[in-house]
Amino acid sequence: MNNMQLQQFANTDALNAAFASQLVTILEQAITERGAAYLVVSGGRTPQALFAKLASTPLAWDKVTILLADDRYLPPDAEHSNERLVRSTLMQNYAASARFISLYAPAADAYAAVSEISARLAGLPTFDAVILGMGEDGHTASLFPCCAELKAGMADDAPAVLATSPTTAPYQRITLSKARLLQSRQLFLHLVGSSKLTVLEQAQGATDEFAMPIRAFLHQTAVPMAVLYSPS
Ligand SMILES: O=C1O[C@H](COP(=O)(O)O)[C@@H](O)[C@H](O)[C@H]1O
Repeated sequence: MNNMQLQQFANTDALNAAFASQLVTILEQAITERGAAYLVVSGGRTPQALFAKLASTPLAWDKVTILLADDRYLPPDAEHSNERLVRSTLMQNYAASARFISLYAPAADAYAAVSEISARLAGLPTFDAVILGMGEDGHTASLFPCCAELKAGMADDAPAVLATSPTTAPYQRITLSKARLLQSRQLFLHLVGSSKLTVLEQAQGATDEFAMPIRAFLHQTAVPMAVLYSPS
């Protein structure tokens, strides 16, 4: 048994409208109840149109803190930086006043940057919403099946932040651990494309979370999880 709910949409316009509405409801409720809201987003191609939709939505964005579930260890102006994507698509228009916590710090490599980045996240409360993506190998955030750091990143007592080096994807990564991502009130998994639905079905059909790290989120029961999917 898990508490995963699948929401299917005809296309990304319908998905993004519904998704933005659900997120805004959660963020408004957090601001009303606690005076601030904490939103964790993922990078990659999938969320780009959602980010534009959110940016055009009125909200007390100055009370919202945004951070990434993971990033490539690249300067924030690099083409493949998730931070660059978030700053140029999500933190625009109404959302320009949101606070952003970067997962980048200049250092010799991602491993050497972890302590400075961890300090930025220390003391953050439970996240109000975490939006995960999923790769076709079942990775989520930068918890890749292939990376040597996977066991550490999936441990219940893992630190909030760690560096990983996937062998099947470019760049060293900075990622939140499974344990820190699960410290949230609501999880979302954002999937576009029929191949991602096939991967979701594979993930649901077995339990080895080291083979497909997304399983750790799909099969847990502590945090409600909504999967929002559209074929294109
Ligand atoms: O490497 C990554 O990939 C996943 C999925 O990306 P997409 O382009 O297929 O949407 C993403 O969730 C993660 O943040 C990113 O670092």
